[in-house]
Amino acid sequence: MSMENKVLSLRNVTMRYGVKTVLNGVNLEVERGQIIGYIGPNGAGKSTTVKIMLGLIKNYKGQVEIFGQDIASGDPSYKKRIGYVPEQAELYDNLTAMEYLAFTGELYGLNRKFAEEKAQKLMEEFDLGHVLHSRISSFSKGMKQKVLIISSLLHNPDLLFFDEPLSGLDANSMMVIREMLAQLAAQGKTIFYSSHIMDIVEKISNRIVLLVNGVVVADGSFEELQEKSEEGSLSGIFNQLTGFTDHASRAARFISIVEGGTDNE
Ligand SMILES: Nc1ncnc2c1ncn2[C@@H]1O[C@H](COP(=O)(O)OP(=O)(O)OP(=O)(O)O)[C@@H](O)[C@H]1O
Repeated sequence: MSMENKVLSLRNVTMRYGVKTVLNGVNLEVERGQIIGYIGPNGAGKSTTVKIMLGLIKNYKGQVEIFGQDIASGDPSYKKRIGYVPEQAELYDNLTAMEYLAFTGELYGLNRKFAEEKAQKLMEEFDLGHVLHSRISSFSKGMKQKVLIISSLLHNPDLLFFDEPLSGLDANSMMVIREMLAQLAAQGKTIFYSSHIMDIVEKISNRIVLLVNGVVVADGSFEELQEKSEEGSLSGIFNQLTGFTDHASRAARFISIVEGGTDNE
C-alpha cells in the first residue's frame, strides 16, 4: 500500500472518560476509495472515534494519522480536506439555506461567490432551489438533512464522515445519495459511514467495521463477514456478534407491561 493510498490510520487508539474505557485499542487502516460502514450498538464508541479523527477530542491515547499526517502534530490543515455530516447538527435555524451554505463554504476557505454558485446548483439538484432564500427553521427534517449533506460537500473533500446521513430522507433522495457515495468512492474519495440502518450499510459499504464496547470485533467486506458468521443479513450478523438473541422475549415482556395491571385510581 503506497503512502498516498493511506487515508486513515488508527493505531491502538484508547479513550477513557474517568474510569470508563470507551475505546480500547482500536486499530484501523483505511485506503483511498473505501466506503467503511462503521457500526456498533448504542454507546459502542463510534461517535467518539469520529470526534477524535475530527480533532474535537484530544486526550486520547495512541496514534491517529489522516492523509499520512499525525493529527496531534498541531497542524489543522487536514481538516480542509474533510467533510462531515453530524448525527445531530445545530443548523443555524435563523439563517437562510444560502446564508448557511455560504458561511460554511467560507469556513472551508472558499470564495463566497464560488460557494454561493455551487450551493445554488446543489440545492437545485435536490429540488430545493425554491427555498434557497428561506430560513432553515421553516424546513422539514429531510430538507435540513439535504442542506447538511450539501454543506459537507461544498469544498469537494477527500474524506467524508457521514453519521446517519440518510435520516429523514425519502426513498428517492436516499437513492440519489447512495449512488452519489458510490460514485464519489469510485473517484477516490473515502467515506466513513456510521448508521444503524443495517440493510443500507450492507448495500453501501465495501468494508464493514463492527465496534462493540470500544473494541473492533469484525472488519471485512459484507461477504467476508457472512462467511464467518453464517448469517444471511448484516442485521443477523450484528445480532450474532453482539450476542443479542432475546429480541422476541424482550418485546413480549414489554407488551405484557404495556397491557398488564389495572388502573383503579
Ligand atoms: N463527554 C463524555 N463524558 C463521559 N462519557 C461520554 C462522553 N461522551 C461519550 N461518553 C460515553 O462514551 C460511550 C460511547 O459513546 P459514543 O457516543 O461514542 O457511542 P456511539 O457508538 O456513537 O453510540 P450511538 O450509536 O448511540 O450514537 C458511551 O457510554 C457514552 O456514554
